[in-house]
Amino acid sequence: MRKRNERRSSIETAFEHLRSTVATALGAAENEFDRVCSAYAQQEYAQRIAAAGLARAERDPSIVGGEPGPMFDGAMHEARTEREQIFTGWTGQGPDQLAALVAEAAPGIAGRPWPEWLGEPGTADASSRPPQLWRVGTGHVPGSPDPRPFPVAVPLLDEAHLRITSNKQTGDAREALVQNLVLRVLSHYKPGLVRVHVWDVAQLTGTLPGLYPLTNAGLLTAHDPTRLGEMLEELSDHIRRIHTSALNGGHISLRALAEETGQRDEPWRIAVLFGDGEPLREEQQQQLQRVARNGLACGVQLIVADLPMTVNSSVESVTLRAEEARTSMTGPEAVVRLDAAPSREAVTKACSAIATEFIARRSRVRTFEDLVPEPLWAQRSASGLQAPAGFHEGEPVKVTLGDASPHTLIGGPSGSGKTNFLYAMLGGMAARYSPDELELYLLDFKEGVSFAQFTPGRRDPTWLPHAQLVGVNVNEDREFGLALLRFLSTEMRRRADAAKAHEVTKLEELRAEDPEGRWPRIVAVIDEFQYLFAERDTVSAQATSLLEDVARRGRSQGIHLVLASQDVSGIEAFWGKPAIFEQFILRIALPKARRVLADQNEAALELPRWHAVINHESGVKHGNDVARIPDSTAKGTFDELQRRLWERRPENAVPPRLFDGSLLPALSTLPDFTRLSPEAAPAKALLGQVIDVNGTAAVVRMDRSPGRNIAVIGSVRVDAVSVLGAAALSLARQHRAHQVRFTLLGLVEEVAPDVADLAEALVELGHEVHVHHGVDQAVKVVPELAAKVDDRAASESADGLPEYVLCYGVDAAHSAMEKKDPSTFTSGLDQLRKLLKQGPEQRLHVLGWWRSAQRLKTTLMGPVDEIGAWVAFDVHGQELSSFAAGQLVHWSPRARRGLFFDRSVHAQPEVVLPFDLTGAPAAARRNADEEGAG
Ligand SMILES: Nc1ncnc2c1ncn2[C@@H]1O[C@H](COP(=O)(O)OP(=O)(O)OP(=O)(O)O)[C@@H](O)[C@H]1O
Repeated sequence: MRKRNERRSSIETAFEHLRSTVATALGAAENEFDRVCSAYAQQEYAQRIAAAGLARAERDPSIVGGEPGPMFDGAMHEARTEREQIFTGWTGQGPDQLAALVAEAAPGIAGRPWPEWLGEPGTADASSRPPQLWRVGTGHVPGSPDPRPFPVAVPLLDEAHLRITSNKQTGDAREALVQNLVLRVLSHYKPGLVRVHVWDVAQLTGTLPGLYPLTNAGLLTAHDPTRLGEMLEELSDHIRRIHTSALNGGHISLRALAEETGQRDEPWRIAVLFGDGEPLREEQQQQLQRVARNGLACGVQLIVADLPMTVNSSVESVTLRAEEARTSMTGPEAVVRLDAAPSREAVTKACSAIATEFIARRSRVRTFEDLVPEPLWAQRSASGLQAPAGFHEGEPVKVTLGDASPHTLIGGPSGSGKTNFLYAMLGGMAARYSPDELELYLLDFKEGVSFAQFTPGRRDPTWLPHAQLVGVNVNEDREFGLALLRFLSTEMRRRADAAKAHEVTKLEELRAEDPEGRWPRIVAVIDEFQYLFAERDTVSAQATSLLEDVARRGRSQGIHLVLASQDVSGIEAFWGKPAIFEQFILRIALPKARRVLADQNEAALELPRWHAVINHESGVKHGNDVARIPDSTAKGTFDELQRRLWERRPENAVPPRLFDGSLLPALSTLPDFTRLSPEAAPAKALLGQVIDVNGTAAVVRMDRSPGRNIAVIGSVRVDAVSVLGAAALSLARQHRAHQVRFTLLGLVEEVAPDVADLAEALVELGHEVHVHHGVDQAVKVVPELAAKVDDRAASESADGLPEYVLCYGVDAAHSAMEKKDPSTFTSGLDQLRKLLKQGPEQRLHVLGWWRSAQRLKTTLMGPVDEIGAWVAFDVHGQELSSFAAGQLVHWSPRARRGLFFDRSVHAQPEVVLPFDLTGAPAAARRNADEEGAG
């Protein structure tokens, strides 16, 4: 029994133990279950809080089904902790930082509340960088632990387009937003620098009514709802035009242009499109996308409301909901309260003020002074030249010479203002680019001296530092045009070689690779250039091929042609050679100009006086820019600018060379003459000046070799004595005193004073001079000289001094010299021929004047080799061919111009001007004295 009791007791104990163990386990499970339930409930709350937003849950816990208790509190606590973590960096400083950022990026009118500025027309220039942001309202982040407000702004002008999405309830807010933004921009800039286009699918007028006063001034255009295409076409045209004009120099955008050059005066165009949520037709959609894509670079800003479209350029968006807005700038979390709009009256008043100011600005007469920038010489010409030449509605209209429009053709009848236009254009450029950036070569084929003012004059000693060469009165000297084109062609090659050496192809790249090099752009102006092609002759032919070369290849080497003419229609070189004409992309037509613009473009016919059509698109209609050209030739205009530029000319600047066809070049000041000094071997005779860009002397080297004699052929005394005198004086300068001998034979009476003057000058230079007058003397002297040749040939001991025999009117002695000496059977002419033939090798040279080509032939009687060089004046080309190696010589004589040929250097004869010898003896003496003193 006892045993049984014991067993029972142990079983009961075991059960008890089991029961208690199970109870413990069950209790633990229940606790765990409760814990899991709580965690679950807290998670559930957390999820709902996350979905509804902590701020809302805090405001109204019932939204998330929240009941007071640890689970809800726990979830809220966790959400708050998490929020705090997320907002670290924002809390306490975020709103302030944003406010500071907006204050900086949206300065002044771009960011300040409208009561502070509305009604005051703006003052900012287009060239100043636009504000990066423009304020639209105030934002806050409802869910943040720091819900302080901050300003909200969007980027506009050059930065991004703006897309607005609204619904029926928010239509007014949409207009208010657009109006506020447009007003900010309009009021920031000087009136006129912002143009607004409005298109509303739903209404013709009534949209943005407060802005309507801008319409009369042309600052706002309301487009017909059915004509969106036209508006987009207008904007596209504008973009195209900006590319071919302002951006013609290779800049990618107006902003880049402004940053590099400090210049921007194209107005911005804000196009506002109000849609109704329906997409546009495919064609218009594409048009709009093109404008969106290319507009920002050209100052075209889109504000597109409720038009579904994909935009492939930078765009920000504002979405309007009942009371609030969201923007792409601030993200979906931030709520934006848009700024309130000013009253309709206030807007109307402000817009009237802008319009009035603009009309006043537009109608103010712009003068030459307005073409001149401050500061002067601030622009670089690496990518092109650009300057205003006139004004349209008070705003500058520019001309561009760059890679895209390398050359220009200017046309207009006599008196229409071509010269004035050139002054305006050159003034604008010379004021912007320093002489290291721009060089000018100016040639005027018109009778008159229109470019002479660029060179120092007696009354006005100033000159234009950019001008290298000025040619006036050259209508008779078409070769001067050739010389200029040849110079340009050579320069072009030099530049191309330099570019090649730097492994680049064009000037802009060369300048980048060789920043220390001096590579100015060259503008060559030829006024009345049709003269160059006036005859069907070799000059025209050569001019045509040179022009073709320069026009085609000058583009990339920074060489720009500006050709002006009163009648372009007759110029075969142009019409016969479209390849040349096509290079002249910039066309300037003055009133009534014919054929300068494209055939269908008759804008020039309707032009008022003192206006010009400036067209950078080869003259097609849509490239027309009409400008009024200010008077740029009156006193106090260009001359005043020239004085300012002259005063700041570089130290080493030299005045431009002036070639005046109505004057003869002065030997006394010619660098080739003043540079001559003794002991330069062989001595060189200067006979005249060739027609080239440098004003080089026509030179004959007096070597000790056969044929080194010089003939002057022609009947005119002044020309002959000039050539022989210049030759003698220049040779005299190259020998020390007593180291040369001159024999002067005056065979015709009329030269006696010239011979006497020359003799005196040579004596004063310390040289031995023998003067003989009359035929009788010649008959005696020539055989003596011939004998001297023999002596020198035979004997080493002869003095061997160089000796120049100047014989004036050789042919006058023909008959007297024909007589043969009965003892030797030789005549005076034979002796003369011997002198010519053998003299040069014995340093005896003849410089003779024959009064006709035929008479020279008579003297020589046979081969003409003894005359190695000649200058012919009033002699026709065909008479000269035997002296020019038998080739055809094209030459019609003209007053005071000679034809020069040196068989040792020339392929063809070239035109020379005889020298004016006034002052040359004195100059030679001065130099000799300096030598002596030295
Ligand atoms: N924009 C202007 N404003 C005022 N006067 C002007 C203007 N343009 C030209 N003139 C005046 O008109 C006259 C003729 O002008 P300009 O010499 O420039 O014409 P052009 O076409 O070069 O004529 P031509 O070929 O006969 O020389 C000049 O007296 C000039 O002062």
